[in-house]
Amino acid sequence: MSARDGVGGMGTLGRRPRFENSEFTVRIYPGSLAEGTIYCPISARKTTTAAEAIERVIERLQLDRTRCYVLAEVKEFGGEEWILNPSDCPVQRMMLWPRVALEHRPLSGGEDYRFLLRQKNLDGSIHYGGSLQMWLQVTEERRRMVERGLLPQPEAQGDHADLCCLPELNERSLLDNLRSRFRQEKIYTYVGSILIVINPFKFLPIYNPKYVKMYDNHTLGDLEPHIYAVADVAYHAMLQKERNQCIVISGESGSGKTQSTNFLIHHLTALSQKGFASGVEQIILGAGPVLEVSET
Ligand SMILES: Nc1ncnc2c1ncn2[C@@H]1O[C@H](COP(=O)(O)OP(=O)(O)OP(=O)(O)O)[C@@H](O)[C@H]1O
Repeated sequence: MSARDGVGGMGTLGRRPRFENSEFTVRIYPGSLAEGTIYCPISARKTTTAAEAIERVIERLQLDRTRCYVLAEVKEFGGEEWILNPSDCPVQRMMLWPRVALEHRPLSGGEDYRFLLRQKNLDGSIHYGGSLQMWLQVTEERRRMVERGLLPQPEAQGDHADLCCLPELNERSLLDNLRSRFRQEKIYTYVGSILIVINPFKFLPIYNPKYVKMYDNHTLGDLEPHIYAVADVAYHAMLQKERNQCIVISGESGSGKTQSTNFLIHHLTALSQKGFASGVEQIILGAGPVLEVSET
């Protein structure tokens, strides 16, 4: 983003009242919606809405007007995408970004602040473009080939996604299996329908919308163990049986219970809203600290 009315560089962004009438350049990345275009710069004011910004991108890139588009904000590479409401103002979101991001300088630790243009499907879900569709297809195809014996079982790599499948069950084989998986950044392992999580204490790019979609409506154990799979099973069991479901999270202090709860809630709200942005997730997460205080 850059101010274009001579107000100054990024260093003056803190003085907000002066920017009421300023024009900013917002970069919007269309991805596969406009092959060959890395980003589309558009002019916007503090009060320009996402709907108006999208309209300008459609105009500039001559996109198909019969489709419905949304803006998504990302803050880290491969991370979660926050869908903006049509009335949200992208410039106001950008004012919360760190200065280096506004100056388009490289960020550290996987951070990557930008706006993506996404297509919304008729059912309200977000269309993630050909690459994801293809990736899901390949994953599904590989699973079928493994089932038919045309490809080796993943266990051939030396670890078991479910400890119940260990050929020899003792403390050593169990810990070796968990260690071997953890070294491959596979922090989740099943024991039947129980999920073991080993806290990685670092960001892993396995909680983005691609994963939400991948684990949607799958039987537990079909795919690589994941907290989203547990949330998904509970969600669909609730719909089918029309009964409350309960997920018990236990572990010692600092093991990642709060973080896991956040991932569960994220997946559940994503499933129930199918890509619609809403404050429900934030409201539920906001209740967490209050509940924790009343527990202690
Ligand atoms: N899945 C994860 N991926 C990355 N980091 C994680 C994950 N789970 C936990 N962490 C890291 O571990 C830290 C501690 O996790 P968390 O606060 O969830 O633990 P807790 O079990 O709720 O602790 P307490 O019982 O003391 O409240 C987090 O701040 C985060 O940095």
